[in-house]
Amino acid sequence: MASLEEIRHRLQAAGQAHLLRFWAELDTAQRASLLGELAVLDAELLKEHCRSAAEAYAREISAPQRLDQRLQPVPSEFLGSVGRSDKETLARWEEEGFSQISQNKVAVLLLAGGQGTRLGVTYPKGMYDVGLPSGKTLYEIQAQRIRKVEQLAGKKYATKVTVPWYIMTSEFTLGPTERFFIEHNYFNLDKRNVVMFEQRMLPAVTFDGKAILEQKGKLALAPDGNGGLYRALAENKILEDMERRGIHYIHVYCVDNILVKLADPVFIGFCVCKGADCGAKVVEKAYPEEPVGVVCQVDGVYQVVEYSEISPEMVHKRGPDGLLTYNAGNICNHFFTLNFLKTVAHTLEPQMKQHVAIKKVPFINEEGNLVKPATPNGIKMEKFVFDVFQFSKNFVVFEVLREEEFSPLKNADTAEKDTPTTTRRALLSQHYRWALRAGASFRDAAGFRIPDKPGLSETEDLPAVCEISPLVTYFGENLELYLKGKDIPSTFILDEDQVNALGKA
Ligand SMILES: CC(=O)N[C@H]1[C@@H](OP(=O)(O)OP(=O)(O)OC[C@H]2O[C@@H](n3ccc(=O)[nH]c3=O)[C@H](O)[C@@H]2O)O[C@H](CO)[C@@H](O)[C@@H]1O
Repeated sequence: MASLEEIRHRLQAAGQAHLLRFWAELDTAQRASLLGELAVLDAELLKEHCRSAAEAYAREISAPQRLDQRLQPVPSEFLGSVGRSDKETLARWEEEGFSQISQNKVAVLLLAGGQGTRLGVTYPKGMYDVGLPSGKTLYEIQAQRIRKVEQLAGKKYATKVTVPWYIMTSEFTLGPTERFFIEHNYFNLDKRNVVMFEQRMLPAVTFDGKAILEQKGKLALAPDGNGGLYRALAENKILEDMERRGIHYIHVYCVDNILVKLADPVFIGFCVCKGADCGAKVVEKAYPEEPVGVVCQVDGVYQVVEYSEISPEMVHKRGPDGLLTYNAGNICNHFFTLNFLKTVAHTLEPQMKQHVAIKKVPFINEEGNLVKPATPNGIKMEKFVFDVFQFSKNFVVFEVLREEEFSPLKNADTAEKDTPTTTRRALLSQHYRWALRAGASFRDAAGFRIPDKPGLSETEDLPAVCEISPLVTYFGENLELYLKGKDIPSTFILDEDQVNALGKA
């Protein structure tokens, strides 16, 4: 590791000498830890990072960008849709997806480096239990969906199937995520097929371009955004690991959507059939102002545009069919070929846009006291995972049904939307619909039949509580085998044990 003198010299050259201001007060362990943090920061890059953060901030406050004149919606020939496709087409895409999965060519990649600040927990979001009857966490649900899709593909093609699970973590989430997986025996997945790696951390910077100390011997660091993925894939040799396993297609997704279909055969099949190198799953926006990014074209190039970047007129604009013109809500579910990821990670990544987040960053002041600022004082720079759409040679968009595939956990229960309550309800109402469709009927505690309500509105109470394990069904298939003509109590958990019991009844 570089010596103190070398590092002091480098920091001076980068205009960041203040980072060693409290050196004399640090004990041996604190000194070693600070030197460790500073040693991995290249001085030139640090200088450049601080300069561009300050510049980007100045641009942001002087002229917020409006993209109105440069926007175009996704052309219909590049837009596939579950809702608007016939059964045969959907079956063909699904078959293609299963075929690729059965050849062990498909991997899933979870973005799990975020801090879950809005949810207000100190541990990784994937460890959250939204209060399902089974008590399953998001990680457990995801692991079981992987096992199920492997089983389904394996059964169809009479072969042994592996869908490797790559998990991108950050300094905040790696340790607890690893421990959680070990404690839960990797949810019965083969641990050799669960590959965790870490994204980089970047210093938070003041408005005049100085890296911030959050303790006398510690920089304020934050993960470099979910677009840090591409750098992390190269730095951690993940692309080589994929290559070695014969992976061709990667389904990348974010941690908090309780309805996520891992390695979704329909989505994979659609993208493969279209010859896409890059694809995005979207849902119709629920209402014009919904705070989701929208997939569209800017100056002819695909990108996700945030709600704040377009005017209210554009947000509300509708086509002749009455639908919102900019309607393709990004749900952070992406398809990439391995070749595309290689090109991005090895060549194009430096061209990705840097986004500026202006935050309240606790800091150590001149006198050495910790200050928790009441107003924003710092800049965090992030890259976004979708900012690679511009590099795609054949980009496609796939629209799915929100009630079946998208219910994210973003906020604590004090908020109205995207909370533990709304995600739990979304999953349980899906399972209730599946159970009715399979021919089950529900009884209350006194044994009375509960009337069926197949078309529930978002606010109505669920008539019955039914949770179905992903190990029993991936997306509602084959449930007639266990539920047709059955009277089941509310609350009911259909898991593998229950399936055996019903089978024997
Ligand atoms: C940049 C991005 O993708 N934005 C999308 C994200 O917004 P949103 O603002 O919800 O994005 P989050 O900050 O929650 O991050 C999404 C995912 O990226 C992970 N993460 C985040 C930061 C980081 O440094 N490392 C990391 O791995 C998180 O753990 C999470 O799994 O999901 C919404 C739908 O739910 C979409 O409408 C947004 O367009």
